[in-house]
Amino acid sequence: MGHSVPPLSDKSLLKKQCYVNGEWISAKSGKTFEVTDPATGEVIGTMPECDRADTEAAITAAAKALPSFRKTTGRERARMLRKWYQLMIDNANDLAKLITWENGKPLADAKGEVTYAANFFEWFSEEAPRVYGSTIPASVAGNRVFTIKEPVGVCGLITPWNFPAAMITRKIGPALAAGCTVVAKSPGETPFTAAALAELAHRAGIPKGVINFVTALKNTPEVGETITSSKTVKKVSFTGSTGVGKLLMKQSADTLKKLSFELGGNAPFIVFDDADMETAVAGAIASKFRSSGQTCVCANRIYVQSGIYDEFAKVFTEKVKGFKVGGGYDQGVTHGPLIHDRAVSKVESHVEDAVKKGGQVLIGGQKMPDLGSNFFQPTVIRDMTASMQLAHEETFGPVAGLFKFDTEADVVKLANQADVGLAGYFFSRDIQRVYRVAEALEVGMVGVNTGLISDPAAPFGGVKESGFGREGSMLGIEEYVVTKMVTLGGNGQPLQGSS
Ligand SMILES: NC(=O)c1ccc[n+]([C@@H]2O[C@H](COP(=O)([O-])OP(=O)(O)OC[C@H]3O[C@@H](n4cnc5c(N)ncnc54)[C@H](O)[C@@H]3O)[C@@H](O)[C@H]2O)c1
Ligand SMILES: O=CCCC(=O)O
Repeated sequence: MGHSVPPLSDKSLLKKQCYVNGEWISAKSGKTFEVTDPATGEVIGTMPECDRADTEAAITAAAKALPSFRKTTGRERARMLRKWYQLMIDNANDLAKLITWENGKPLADAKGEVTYAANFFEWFSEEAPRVYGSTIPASVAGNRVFTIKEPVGVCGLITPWNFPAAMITRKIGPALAAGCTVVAKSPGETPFTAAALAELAHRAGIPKGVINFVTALKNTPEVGETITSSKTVKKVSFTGSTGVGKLLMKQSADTLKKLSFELGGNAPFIVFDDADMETAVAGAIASKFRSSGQTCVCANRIYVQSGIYDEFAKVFTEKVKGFKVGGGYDQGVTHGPLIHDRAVSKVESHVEDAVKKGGQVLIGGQKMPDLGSNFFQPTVIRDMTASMQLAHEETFGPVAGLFKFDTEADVVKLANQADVGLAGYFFSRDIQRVYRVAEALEVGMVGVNTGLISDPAAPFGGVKESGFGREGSMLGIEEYVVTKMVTLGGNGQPLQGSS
């Protein structure tokens, strides 16, 4: 197989415990779970299987740290985040090795993720000193009204495995910038990257109790329930599937928490006859096959207008032929394994269903047992129809389904038929169509003539059952503050001494 794991330059970044109240600890029960390399199936190591008691201890630590941390100035918090950012950049190679090890993505992609992730700390270090309130002209004579923005309090953060670093920094960055303290539940599949981030936070001098990481695999629902039902936790931010998002929202209802949910997508990717073919194919490759199709903003339904459908299918398939699938550390590998066997089964079932209903496989379509049990060939299927599973469900894998359409009105209707609305993409050189279609798509983010839209400066989030709240950008910090209004009465008296 030729897959060997390069050693870390700084071995102390591989932590196998939770980080709570500034200390590395095991679960009180002593239980652990195994984390495996998705490329080889080999065990990387174990992590504590935290339960309710461990999670409550982390919440208590965050609550204890809150009163002094919220009093720090924005400028002080900016310096902490900046230091953490710099430590991520300084240790980027080791962080990337950890990401590849537990997530499987090729090392070059993992390095890209580290930069992307660190940039959220840089961005929010710049936002921290700029959390402005406002002064408001009162309706009542003699009153003066102003607002201040205060940290919401202890935050519970739950993130997925597909971006083991970036999904965490995108939440912790604004939380700390706002003056909140956090309990983060790192993904069971990829806890080591999170632990390395905690180690770097420690080195950056983030005060004890401000960030706390708990880990769990089997106990994940128990940890989630403890966070969502806690009266101490005032905010939950979750990135993951729509199903789990709905559950967490129900669990949070009794304590009426502030919530942000970045949930599943089913992105339409539309190529109009007037698109530049090369740009559209490059955009589709980038959007569909990023992280082997395992991102929430990956193109899921590729709609191509009838006049260029055959040509697009041909050029797109040629590009896919150039991919090299393999272990993430291996030279020249462009695409790694899927995260686990459940992901492979879902991909397989989408392909089988499409073929059964008349889809024609142009390339791929099979598992790759010679490489390992989690590998699946990058796949292109043409003649897709609305009755197929892939049309309704996010594949979250390397399968590109090509649908043919005739008119702009038809394709917008098809695109909007999904219950979810995270990202949508289209390619066109007609400026009026650009405005028309961008406005008509029921999604939170639109890529026009590009397949890559992720940027710490741009608001990330969805509509419909893709959730609510925005991450990154000038909006990200709003999710972690509450506005307090102050009315000061008895003003408007004449100056003392005036007659
Ligand atoms: N919108 C976004 O920004 C975004 C980003 C990444 C992934 N996703 C979505 O996530 C899905 C893929 O990831 P997944 O299969 O790991 O999702 P998932 O919802 O199963 O898991 C996501 C995270 O939630 C945790 N989790 C699972 N059940 C839980 C529970 N009962 N209580 C508390 N935590 C729980 C998991 O451990 C993991 O850390 C896709 O639908 C994808 O679109 C969305
Ligand atoms: O998978 C979800 C997040 C992807 C991104 O931030 O680009």
